[in-house]
Amino acid sequence: MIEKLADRGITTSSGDAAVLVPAAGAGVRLGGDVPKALRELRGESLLVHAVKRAAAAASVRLIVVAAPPHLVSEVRELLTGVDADLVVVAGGASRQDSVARALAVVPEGIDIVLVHDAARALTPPELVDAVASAVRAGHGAVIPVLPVVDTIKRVDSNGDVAATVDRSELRAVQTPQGFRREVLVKAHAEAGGEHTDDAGMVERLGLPVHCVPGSELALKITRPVDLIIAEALLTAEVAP
Ligand SMILES: Nc1ccn([C@@H]2O[C@H](COP(=O)(O)OP(=O)(O)OP(=O)(O)O)[C@@H](O)[C@H]2O)c(=O)n1
Ligand SMILES: C[C@](O)(CO)[C@H](O)COP(=O)(O)O
Repeated sequence: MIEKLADRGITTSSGDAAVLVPAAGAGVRLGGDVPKALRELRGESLLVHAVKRAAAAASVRLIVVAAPPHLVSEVRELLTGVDADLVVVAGGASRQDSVARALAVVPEGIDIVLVHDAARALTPPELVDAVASAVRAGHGAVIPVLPVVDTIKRVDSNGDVAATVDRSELRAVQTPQGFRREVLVKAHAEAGGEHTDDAGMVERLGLPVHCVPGSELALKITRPVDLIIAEALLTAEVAP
């Protein structure tokens, strides 16, 4: 595990990617006694599941985890067995903050940066590589998306339907989201405001964001039912 990048002089080759893993959230919607990234699925934390799968992607050179600030040492310990170059930093008060803190330690020489929720624990390495490849192919910002399967309505503050939205134009957005490093750095420096994903910050700057097909296995474990679904996917050996 790499503790201090500046002291280590990591060697990189063109096309290598770093994956930033924001994992500092509380997991209020999931509940439980520990932050969500440390909740277990089949005896392993969601964070270890996510990091192992990201590390298995051929394009990944470095993983930076943003941990809950009071648990940085515990998270380092938890990740000791993962075969990857890894850095753990203290996360921030929001996801965006946690990503910014992780981005700040990515060494020069890594031109592609992916941002990937620890909560998307079962994301296949192939999706990580597909996003990195699309960035390598020339897109400044790339997001994996799925079609929306429910009918979507806009509802007003009284609970009344204001409109039915044309879902053919809608997509559910996942992670990893991939960026040319300079695009992500600029977005974090200049977009302002709070955003629920990194691509939103790039959009705010008026820059293009390209979509690639997502994966149902990259579901975000958010509510208790999602943990049950993830367990079932592992049992059925559908997830890697
Ligand atoms: N201050 C924060 C908040 C969120 N995250 C991370 O961002 C990812 C996506 O967030 P989400 O799934 O919404 O997690 P939580 O914020 O923990 O969930 P909740 O809103 O239910 O508390 C998670 O891996 C989470 O750990 C983070 O690194 N730092
Ligand atoms: C980044 C993300 O996973 C893309 O769908 C999502 O926006 C995170 O949202 P949350 O507000 O942290 O749940």
